Amino acid sequence: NFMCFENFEVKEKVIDTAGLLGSSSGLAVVDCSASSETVEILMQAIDLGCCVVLANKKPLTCKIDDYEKLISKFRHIRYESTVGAGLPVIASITRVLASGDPIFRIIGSLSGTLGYVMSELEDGKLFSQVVNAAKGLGYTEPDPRDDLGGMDVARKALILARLLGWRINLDELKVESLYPNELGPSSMSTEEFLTRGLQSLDSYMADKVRGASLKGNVLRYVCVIEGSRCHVGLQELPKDSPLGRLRGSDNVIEIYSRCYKNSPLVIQGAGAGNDTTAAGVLADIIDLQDLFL
Ligand SMILES: NC(=O)C1=CN([C@@H]2O[C@H](COP(=O)(O)OP(=O)(O)OC[C@H]3O[C@@H](n4cnc5c(N)ncnc54)[C@H](OP(=O)(O)O)[C@@H]3O)[C@@H](O)[C@H]2O)C=CC1
Ligand SMILES: N[C@@H](CC=O)C(=O)O
Repeated sequence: NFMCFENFEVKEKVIDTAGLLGSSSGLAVVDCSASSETVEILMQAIDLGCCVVLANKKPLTCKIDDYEKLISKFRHIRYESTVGAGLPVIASITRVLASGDPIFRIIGSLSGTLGYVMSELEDGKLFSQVVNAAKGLGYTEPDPRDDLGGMDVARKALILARLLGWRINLDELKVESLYPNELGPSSMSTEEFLTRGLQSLDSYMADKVRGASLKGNVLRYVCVIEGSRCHVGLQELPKDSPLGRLRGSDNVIEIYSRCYKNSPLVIQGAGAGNDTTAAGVLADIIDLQDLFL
């Protein structure tokens, strides 16, 4: 992991070590931060022969030209934990594509935080209470507004769309936020948002959940990648649909391709949390060993 990589001396140390050990030992640089500033140092590390493992989504959601540079040595970079934490989402999609089977639709619930929050709201709990609980359980981003604003899901959607070969940028995605601008990072700190800002949304969210429930529906934050559309937002879905049945921090992703046309390939399970995320990172590191046998 990096230790404050904005610091010039630390950057130099990482690059020196990468230069010394990169090509001879297959040194893996692991980025488990939530920073968008690491992309340059990761590209340098790869150029010096290192491998890169990411739990951090942000380097993969930089501008398309930098993204293409970052993944140009695609066998040297692994990022399974960026989507669905330890669930084998990237690996499965990569295998389907490698077999020549074109994927034409992906739909899923890809936020452990929003899945947990929505299912807890159905049980009558307060929005502010369940968002704070999700943070305590290790599901949220360091600033939970990344989750509630839809940007964390949008990043995952972009990572998947780019894996399918789409040359798009984050600002081309349609993203629905669950909080208004007045509660954004330019108006208040994360702490203020958690203690004060969130409470102002309690009754609005309770009404939304109640409105859906009266129609036999539940709310789920959904990601759709299809045709030329890639969008993420809240949807009202039947309680007994695959997405509607999700509980807690579970993610579900349905992948439609020529082989999985009528009955999609479905991946479901815990999609957030320290254990499963760390397991995904570890599996990536171990997987990279094959390059050096
Ligand atoms: N939690 C989860 O379920 C999942 C998380 N991820 C991803 O993993 C990453 C980490 O998430 P998570 O562990 O939950 O978050 P945490 O806040 O627990 O950890 C983030 C870590 O990164 C460090 N960090 C952040 N910015 C910098 C920086 N500029 N320089 C050095 N260190 C920095 C923080 O240090 P400090 O505390 O000192 O600020 C902290 O140790 C995120 O990118 C997240 O999207 C991916 C899948 C699932
Ligand atoms: N904050 C994310 C963590 C995993 O990417 C989530 O809630 O899904």
